[in-house]
Amino acid sequence: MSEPTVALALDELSLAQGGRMVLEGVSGEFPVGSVTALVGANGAGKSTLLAGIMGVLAPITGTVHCAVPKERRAWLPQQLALDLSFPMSVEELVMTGCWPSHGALRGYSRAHYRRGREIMERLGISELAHRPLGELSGGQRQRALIGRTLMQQAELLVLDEPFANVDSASVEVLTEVFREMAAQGATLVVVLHDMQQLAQLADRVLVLAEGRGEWFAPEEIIPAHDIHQRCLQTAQRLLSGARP
Ligand SMILES: Nc1ncnc2c1ncn2[C@@H]1O[C@H](COP(=O)(O)OP(=O)(O)OP(=O)(O)O)[C@@H](O)[C@H]1O
Repeated sequence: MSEPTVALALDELSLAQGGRMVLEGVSGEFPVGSVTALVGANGAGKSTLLAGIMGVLAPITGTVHCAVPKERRAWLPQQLALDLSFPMSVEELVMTGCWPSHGALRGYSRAHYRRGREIMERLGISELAHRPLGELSGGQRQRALIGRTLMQQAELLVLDEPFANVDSASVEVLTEVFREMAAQGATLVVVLHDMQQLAQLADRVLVLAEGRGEWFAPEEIIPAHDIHQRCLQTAQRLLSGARP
């Protein structure tokens, strides 16, 4: 049997929150190995769509079809939604990435630990291996959380504002790691607000506005010249519902 070329497909998906429709009739395909930026104003429904994609919010109408097995799907919510005060070290967190496929109660093998060390090395957090999560900066915490998804060998990675409260060095490392993951066949859906980060990371853009979803190529919303000013203007126009 041939490998699927589409990791995720939405067909006329409608989602509600608290009894109110948030998104109506959103459709589109997310090819294997693609990075989709999810863009929209506050309250446009980005987190709602991610919850729908991950199956924790049931559709009102329409369908979500995901070709990636459950144990290879990872969802990184907004940092604010995470309680990282429990006593766990960076290494312990990274190693929990084994749980979905290996089980939480079985011990880790030497090969698991070796992989965990390689991942921490790649993310530049080896020195922090034994540091409790509660003592990390925003960028360090985000690197550790991404380490967990690498350990999991995630094939679908859904990220809600992964660069919020993250220092520029961490943004650079994480952008490279995300691109590497995509090159190796992972499919990423990333909520982004910064157009420069979008330009560096995304292959395609799904804009949510007025409850609808519309697809764009990054170059449609990121003109090559005068990037900061033009991006902002174009994004604002898109979000107000007008085509470029
Ligand atoms: N648990 C909930 N109960 C009721 N309404 C909710 C709930 N969660 C979200 N909403 C509402 O659904 C709408 C979409 O919210 P959502 O969090 O998906 O937006 P967003 O685009 O992710 O926003 P932001 O950029 O601020 O994170 C908003 O009007 C929000 O108030």
